[in-house]
Amino acid sequence: MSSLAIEVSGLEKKFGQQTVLKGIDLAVPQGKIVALLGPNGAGKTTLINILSTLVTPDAGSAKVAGYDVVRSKEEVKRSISLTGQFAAVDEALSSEENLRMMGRLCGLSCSEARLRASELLEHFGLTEVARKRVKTFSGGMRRRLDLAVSLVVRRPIIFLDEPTTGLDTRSRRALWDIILDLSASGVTVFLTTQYLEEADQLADTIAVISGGRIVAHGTPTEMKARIGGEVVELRNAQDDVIREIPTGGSIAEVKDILDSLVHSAEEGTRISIRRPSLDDVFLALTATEKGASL
Ligand SMILES: Nc1ncnc2c1ncn2[C@@H]1O[C@H](COP(=O)(O)OP(=O)(O)OP(=O)(O)O)[C@@H](O)[C@H]1O
Repeated sequence: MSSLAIEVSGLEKKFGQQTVLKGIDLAVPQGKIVALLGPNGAGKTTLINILSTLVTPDAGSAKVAGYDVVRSKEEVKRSISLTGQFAAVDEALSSEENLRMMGRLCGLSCSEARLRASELLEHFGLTEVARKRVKTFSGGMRRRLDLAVSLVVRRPIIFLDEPTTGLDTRSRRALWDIILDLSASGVTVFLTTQYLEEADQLADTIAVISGGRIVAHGTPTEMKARIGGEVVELRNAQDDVIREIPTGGSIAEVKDILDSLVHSAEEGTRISIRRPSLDDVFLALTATEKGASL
């Protein structure tokens, strides 16, 4: 494998008259976590589907683990794990049975499959519920199982399509720990998310897709630096944010804003000055897309 786990160049995809991807360029080094952010319908799942060989691109090229996703589908499939938004596990079976079944499907012997299932149940905190039917699981337990099932066979690259959508904060954090562990063990993680905080916490780099193109790619810190300096935040007496004023970050500019607020702000208004957040970056980068929302 080259030092790049994923290499995408000029990738295009149309569905009927709709051009979803208009020339995607992206490079992901081995062992890193990259988060793909974009408004609903921006093409995140389409890109994951192309990289995991489920959808064929119309133009451009993509290599995963050094293999071309069109010409070397089997090699790509053997190099990746994929956990989709709606991963397939059999709800009538227990988590242990699902894991053992997947192990057997992936070519493990009976005893290897049993051993791998018990390792994964332990690692994902599911040992106590190993014999319960999956249909009785909470959303968090179910997501952990989805991820465990996709890791039965160890692969160097894992694609996670919105791995924590709909989970509560505790379950989300538990999954983050697992994803960080995977990365620490050398696995490359390519994930899509609707949660900017998730990208901020997990990702080595963030790529923002908008209008069919990658409009920005960099570390969370670089992304925040792109949109400039501190934001002056105004809160009312109930501590609700009532206004956010972006600044260039210079003392003079912040002073001018504060001076003007001395006269115009309502009684009881409090101010704070904060670094720009990824929300600010995301909104600035995708602002041109009418109707787009996270
Ligand atoms: N198989 C398909 N046939 C026709 N149109 C499709 C197909 N797959 C995706 N699309 C369209 O392509 C666009 C991008 O969809 P995609 O699911 O890749 O976006 P997304 O960024 O993952 O969105 P979300 O955040 O809502 O999951 C959408 O307008 C969708 O309707």
